[in-house]
Amino acid sequence: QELSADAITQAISAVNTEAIIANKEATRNWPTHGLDYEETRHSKLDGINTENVSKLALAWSAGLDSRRGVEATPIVVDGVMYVTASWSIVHAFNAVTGEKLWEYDPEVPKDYAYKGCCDVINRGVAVYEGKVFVASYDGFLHAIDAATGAQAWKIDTIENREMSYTITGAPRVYKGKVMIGNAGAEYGVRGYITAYDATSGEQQWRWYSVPGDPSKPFEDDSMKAAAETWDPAGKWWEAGGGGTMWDSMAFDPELDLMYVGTGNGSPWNRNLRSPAGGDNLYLASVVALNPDTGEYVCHHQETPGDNWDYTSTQHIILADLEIEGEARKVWLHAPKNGFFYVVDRTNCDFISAEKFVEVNWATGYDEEGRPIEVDGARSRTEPWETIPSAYGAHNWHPMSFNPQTGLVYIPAQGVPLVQQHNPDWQLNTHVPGAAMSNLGWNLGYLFNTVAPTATPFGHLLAWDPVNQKEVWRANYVSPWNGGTLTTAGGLVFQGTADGRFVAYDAKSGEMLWQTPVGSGVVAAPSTWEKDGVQYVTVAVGWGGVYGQMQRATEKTGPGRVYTFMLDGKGEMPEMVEREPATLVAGVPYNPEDIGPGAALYVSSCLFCHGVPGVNNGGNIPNLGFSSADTLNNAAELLLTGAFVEGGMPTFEGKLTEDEVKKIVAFIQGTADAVRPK
Ligand SMILES: O=C(O)c1cc(C(=O)O)c2c(n1)C(=O)C(=O)c1cc(C(=O)O)[nH]c1-2
Ligand SMILES: [Ca+2]
Repeated sequence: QELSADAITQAISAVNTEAIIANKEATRNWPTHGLDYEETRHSKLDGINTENVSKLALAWSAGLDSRRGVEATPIVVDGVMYVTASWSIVHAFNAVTGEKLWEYDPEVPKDYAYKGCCDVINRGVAVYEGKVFVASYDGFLHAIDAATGAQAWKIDTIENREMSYTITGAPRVYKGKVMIGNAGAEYGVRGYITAYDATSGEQQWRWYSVPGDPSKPFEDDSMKAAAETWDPAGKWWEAGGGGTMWDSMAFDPELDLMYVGTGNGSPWNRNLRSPAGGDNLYLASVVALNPDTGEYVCHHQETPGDNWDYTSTQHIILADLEIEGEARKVWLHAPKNGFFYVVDRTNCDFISAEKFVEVNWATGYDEEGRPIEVDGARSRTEPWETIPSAYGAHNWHPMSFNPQTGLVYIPAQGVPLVQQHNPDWQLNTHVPGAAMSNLGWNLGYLFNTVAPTATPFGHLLAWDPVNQKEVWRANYVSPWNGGTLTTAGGLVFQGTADGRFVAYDAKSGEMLWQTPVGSGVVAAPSTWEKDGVQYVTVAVGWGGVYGQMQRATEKTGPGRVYTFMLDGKGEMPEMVEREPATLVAGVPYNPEDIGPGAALYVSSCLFCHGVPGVNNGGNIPNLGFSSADTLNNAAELLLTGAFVEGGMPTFEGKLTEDEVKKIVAFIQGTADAVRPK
């Protein structure tokens, strides 16, 4: 089934995505990140269903030329698929045959990896009236001709390039405007979201989520109100404040409101950021904005005075539910902090919140919607294991809501982590642009001073939002499983950290079908129809903040997109096993260097490479399994940028040869310590 180039051009150019999204019943496409404005990820298609899903088989698969995390939801419009991989590269395919149509490389400088916390990932594109929009890791918004892959325009969204801003999220188009936020709250930035005209690229509005320097005029009343909730003694504006809106949005055309989730504080530690306390608005909140003007309308803050990287950027779903006999327009939210929220989206009034995993920072929420914090949950000078940890009880991996079962399908998890107040933190140690080497300082916490005691877990959680309770779960071998999709065929689809793509009965949780896909999956699948045939597509490629240092399977394929159909005749690619790794041995070092080397390692290496010989290495190598040659030549390799093309920054001017020697001592010393005797 060939698509002529002319047909593609015509089809894509004619598409008014807004009309498709508004007319949901007729949607045979997957036109926007969350499928619809409400971001339900519930498809009305039922050609593939509980009765026949066992016959699901590969239609085609294609490589994405990516060795880092793939987090994109594939967008499909009229038989053309747009999917992004690492380094924000866009791939367009004939969705039925898998034929590659074009590729668009925004040419992100490889040393940009240095400015981001969580892998060089991208969550996908937006499409609108013949254009494809991608926001690149280096902070540009690109408009691409959907038919040819040629650049239409490119705009710099970053107002201060001295700071470590990046973009990982998928843009959304509401009312002819492209909406995009940014990332960087681990490094000291001030979060904002901007709207651009989808045709011209002209900036329409910008809304900041946290106040700036109080000696300057406030941008709007919401910033004035927010400033009252921060202690000026913390000089938060010099550390950025945070609140980055790096992932979720949703839109209600009837109420004419858009919703955006905000991130954590910068630094994490409120004691340092705002010593007198305060809620620090609008951190860790869901905020309703006017989509035409960007004006603040209302908000609900889930973690007042965030202290733990409890971002509320997680996927927002809009739903109409009957609660205590009353029809309510709500948003549903399962942020990092472990509570599931139901909030009235007409006015941001709190309805309910219940823990969906074990939680030790709060016991619940009062009627006003404020958490009842556990005494001593913040500002501890001794190490404390916060549950959930900064990895979140649920991270960016999208959830889905099926109105037929009334259930939300959440990729729930636990990744234990111990944190401790950093008494040496100083604001002025922040060197703009020199992000990674200051990370330990900027967070205001110390890590891994003692080992956590909780056990990591991951499961697919089917949650009843009306009664706020678990209905079923499917357990996995590891945290960090893929986003979910649910369908009118009574199914839930999810990829797993251990390299499978699985279909469940949405009602009962019974596993009905699965296939290996050769790599851990973090992204969410999409489903679509062409010429009366339903397809399911998932992009695989292990990565993200957990996947860059840990893995759950030895199967290690590069990024790949798989499309399945009933009785598909595609040939599954070969599943490649990872080479067994051995702990590095025999590199000479001075044992006295291990202590100082550990501190240097934590601030410069830990976030990507994990603990040497302990984390098993995800898509970024664990240095405890380096070759002795690499460690012996570490100074030369690190200080000359030998690995820059792979995304490893040069540490020239950031570390001295002597400091590298100390880091090597820590790596070899740790490898020796963990080697089985
Ligand atoms: O504060 C931020 O600006 C920010 C940005 C991002 C990002 O853009 O990916 C992540 C986080 N925080 C974060 O806390 C986090 O756990 C996380 C996981 C991932 C990922 O893609 O796997 N990104 C991010
Ligand atoms: Ca964060």
